[in-house]
Amino acid sequence: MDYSPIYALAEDFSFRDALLVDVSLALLAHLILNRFEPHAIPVLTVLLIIHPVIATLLLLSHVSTLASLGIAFGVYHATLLSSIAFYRVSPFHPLARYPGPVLLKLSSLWVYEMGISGKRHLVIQKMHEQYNSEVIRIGPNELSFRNASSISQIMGTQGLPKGPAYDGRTSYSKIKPLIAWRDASIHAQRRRSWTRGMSTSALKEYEPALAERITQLVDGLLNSRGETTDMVEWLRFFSYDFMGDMAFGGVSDLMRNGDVHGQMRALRTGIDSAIIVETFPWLTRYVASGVSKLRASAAVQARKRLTKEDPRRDLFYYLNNDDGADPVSPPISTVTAEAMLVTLAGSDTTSGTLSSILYLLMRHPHIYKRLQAEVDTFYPRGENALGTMFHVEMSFLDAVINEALRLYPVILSGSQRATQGEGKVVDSHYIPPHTSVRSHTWSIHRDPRNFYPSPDDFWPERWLIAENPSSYKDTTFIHNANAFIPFSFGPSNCVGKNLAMKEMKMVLCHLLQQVNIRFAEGYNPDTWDDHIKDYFTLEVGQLPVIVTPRGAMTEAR
Ligand code: HEM
Repeated sequence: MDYSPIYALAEDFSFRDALLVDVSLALLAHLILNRFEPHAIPVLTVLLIIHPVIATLLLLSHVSTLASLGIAFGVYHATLLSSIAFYRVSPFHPLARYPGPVLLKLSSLWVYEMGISGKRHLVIQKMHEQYNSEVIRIGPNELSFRNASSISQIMGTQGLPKGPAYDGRTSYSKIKPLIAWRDASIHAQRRRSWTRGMSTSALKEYEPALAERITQLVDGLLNSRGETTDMVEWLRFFSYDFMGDMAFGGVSDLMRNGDVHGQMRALRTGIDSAIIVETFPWLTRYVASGVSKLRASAAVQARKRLTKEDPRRDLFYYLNNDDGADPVSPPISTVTAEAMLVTLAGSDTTSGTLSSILYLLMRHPHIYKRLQAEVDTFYPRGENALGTMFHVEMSFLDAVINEALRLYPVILSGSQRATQGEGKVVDSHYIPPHTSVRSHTWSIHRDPRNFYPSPDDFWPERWLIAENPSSYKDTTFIHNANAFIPFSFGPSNCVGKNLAMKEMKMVLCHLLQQVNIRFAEGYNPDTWDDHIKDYFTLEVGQLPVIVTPRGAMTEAR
């Protein structure tokens, strides 16, 4: 190839001029990246490769080809990175007024490092305390709020749409499940069929399948014959099996067969990759996310269900508009997109919470005994504890579940929201355009300004006192119901809340009526918190237990 025209042009540029062009192009690239956040590969190719190639050509007449390449690319990318870094920590950045660690302001790599440790919830809580600030900067472009009053302003009807993390969760696909719709009006429209599928009458129809699975769970636990067994695994298998029954009329039997088809492994991979997807959502445009395998297998199950001749009234009956409530039925692709959401949102959340509840009960034997006594009052031995009619009267059961959800909320660091083209003021704090924000659930739930005394302790009694505050004489009592958001808040809150509560109550009543559970020998309950991880959803460790039939051995300790 004849390079002479290029050499001729390059000769007009001194070495210094060529470097100036290189630096200017890098600064221009920063401006473009900052203003438009482009993700298209051709644009990124121009900004990251073509620009320094231009500078390389201008340097060719001064140094060798290799040296030109090295100098041009080195100077270009060093300038670009320094410019980005300087801007992010400088007083010119729109989030400059908010305190936070320099490394988190500098780069998402440190945000990722904080997330992958699994301890993001604790780090953010500590940072709020350290900076003594209601609002802190937890990323180059993200804020965390710890005041309860932020909740409705950020997540309520007049709040903000979902943040960019939700795009990553579906790899920017145009066909999304309910949770991933960032557009509030599409989300509201899509939520209608979910709401029908979670109505009181629909839940009543799911009860027989639920009762069958709970019986299978308890029988399976009893079959362990006093040997150590992992309660977390049992509960994961149970909730996964039941979600399949409830949503698509039965697809798995993990409790009987174990994870032979690898569904649970795929689910865990999906959950473990949540942090990378959340921190670098744009990456999922180019690389398959950890949930893609799970998504594909859920879609296959969903499609099978949709072709059934005479399906029973499961959740898909409503999502597919088989009830004819909407004038137009959604395309099959839209319905199958919900399949993975059911699996992710419905199974691990419930099993994680049930695991926390059982851990806390075993840790606090007097509370365990009190709950078992309540169960015995409403469902004495010989009565069917899978009936739901007494749930409304079981105030201690409610208190135990709420208290566990307060201490171990499944979305520990809160759901991400984001401003778009316009900023927003939340409690006199200005959030600039294109900024992600969270109300930090973990900090809010454990804040003594919201729950006092003993905000870090398992004290179900507080929920009963809250109903009748004059019964508490000891010290100051604070119970801020608005600060309790285990099912999130506003138009995107958990649509499955009533199902989850029913499921957990049925499990606990049947389990506590039928069996005694204690920590297995050698298990150190102090390690429970060490294994809690914030991988967007709550990840718990193992819970080795001994299960014995009630009456056969000692009562719950
Ligand atoms: C203890 C159990 C559960 C807890 C603590 C829980 C909590 C939550 C939370 C905090 C959110 C908001 C997530 C976000 O904004 O990113 C959510 C959303 C959701 N949950 Fe649950 N959940 C539970 C069980 C269930 C169950 C059993 C289902 C049934 C399938 C379900 C279905 C959903 C769906 C579909 C959404 C998305 C709602 C929307 O975007 O409008 N959840 N859940």
